[in-house]
Amino acid sequence: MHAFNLQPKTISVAERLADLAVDALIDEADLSPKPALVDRRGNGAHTDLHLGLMHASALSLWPAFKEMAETAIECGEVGLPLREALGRIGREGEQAMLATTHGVNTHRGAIWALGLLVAAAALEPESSGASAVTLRAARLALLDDRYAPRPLSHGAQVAQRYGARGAREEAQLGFPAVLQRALPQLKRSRSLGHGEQNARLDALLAIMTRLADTCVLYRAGEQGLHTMQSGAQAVLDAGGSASLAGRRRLHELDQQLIALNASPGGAADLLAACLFIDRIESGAGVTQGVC
Ligand SMILES: CC(C)(COP(=O)(O)OP(=O)(O)OC[C@H]1O[C@@H](n2cnc3c(N)ncnc32)[C@H](O[C@H]2O[C@H](COP(=O)(O)OP(=O)(O)OP(=O)(O)O)[C@@H](O)[C@H]2O)[C@@H]1O)[C@@H](O)C(=O)NCCC(=O)NCCS
Ligand SMILES: Nc1ncnc2[nH]cnc12
Repeated sequence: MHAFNLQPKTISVAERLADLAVDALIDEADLSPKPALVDRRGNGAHTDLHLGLMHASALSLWPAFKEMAETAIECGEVGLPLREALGRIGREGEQAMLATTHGVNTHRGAIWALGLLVAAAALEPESSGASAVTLRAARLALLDDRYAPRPLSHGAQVAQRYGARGAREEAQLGFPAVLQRALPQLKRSRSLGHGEQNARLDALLAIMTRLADTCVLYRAGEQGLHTMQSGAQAVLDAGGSASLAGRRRLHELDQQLIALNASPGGAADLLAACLFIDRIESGAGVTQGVC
C-alpha cells in the first residue's frame, strides 16, 4: 500500500469550479498591499477580521460553490428553479461562513457574486468567455427569489439613504466593474510587464475608481466613497502599483481610508470575481476536470 497515489485524479466540473472560486477568494485575501482591507500586512480598517479568518471563511464556502455548480448542471438553464435553489444554497453558505468565523461577515458579497458566476459557468462550460458568463449570471440575478428574506442589511440601509443599490445591481447589470474596468486593467498592467501582484492591485484600484461600494458608504458615507474613488484614480494616474509614484499614492490612500474606517469590501469581492473569470476564460481546466 503506497502512502501517495500519484495517478492524476479526475474531478468533476462542479468540483473544479468550486476550487477556482475558493482560489480566487484566497488570492484576493493574500494580495498586498490593499488599501484598508485585510491582507498579509494586517487587518486594514477592520477590528474583527484577520487573514487566517479570511482563508478559513473561503475554504468553508467550497461545498456551497460545488452544490451551486451541480445544481446549475442539473437544471440546465437559467430559470426560477435554478435561481431559487441558488438562493437557498447561498443562504446555507452564509450560515457555514458565519459558523466558521463566529458570526463575522467575511464574504457575504462574495458568496453572491461568485455563486452566480459559478452557476453561470457550470451551465455552459464550453462557453466560458467573460461576456457570456457574466450575461448568464446577470439573467440569474434578475430573477426574483420568492423565498429570499428581506433583512434591513447594511446594503438596504445604504440604498435607503444614498440610493445606491450595491451588490444586487452590480450583478443584474452583468458585473460592469469586472467586465469594463477590472479585467481590462488586469490585462493592460500584465501586458506592460508590471508583474502579477501589481496587475491585480491595479485591477482592484480600477474597480474602486467607480464602484458605489455599500460597505464604504455604510461605514464612511459619501466622503468615504469620494476618497476611495478619487484616491484609486490618483494611484492609476500616477503610474499604478508598479511605479514609485503610484506606490506612494497607494500608501496615502491606505492611510486615508483607515482614518475614515472605510473598507472597500465590495470592491474586494469583485476583484475575486475578476480573478475567477480570468481563470475560467484562460481555460484553467473547467472542461478538463483533471488535476
Ligand atoms: C443581494 C445580496 C448581495 C444582499 O445585498 P445587500 O446589499 O442587501 O446586503 P449586504 O449584507 O449589505 O451585502 C452586500 C455585500 O456585497 C458587497 N458589496 C458592497 N457593495 C457592492 C457593490 N457595489 N457591488 C458588489 N458587491 C458589493 C459587500 O460585501 C463585502 O463587505 C462585507 C462586509 O460588509 P458588512 O457586513 O457591511 O460589514 P462591516 O462594515 O465590516 O460591518 P460591521 O462589522 O462594522 O458591522 C463582506 O462580507 C464583503 O463580502 C456587501 O456587504 C445577497 O447577499 C443576497 O441576497 N443573498 C441571499 C442568498 C442568495 O440569493 N444567493 C444567490 C446567489 S449565490
Ligand atoms: N480582504 C478583505 N478585507 C476586508 N473585507 C473583505 N471582504 C472581502 N475581502 C475582504
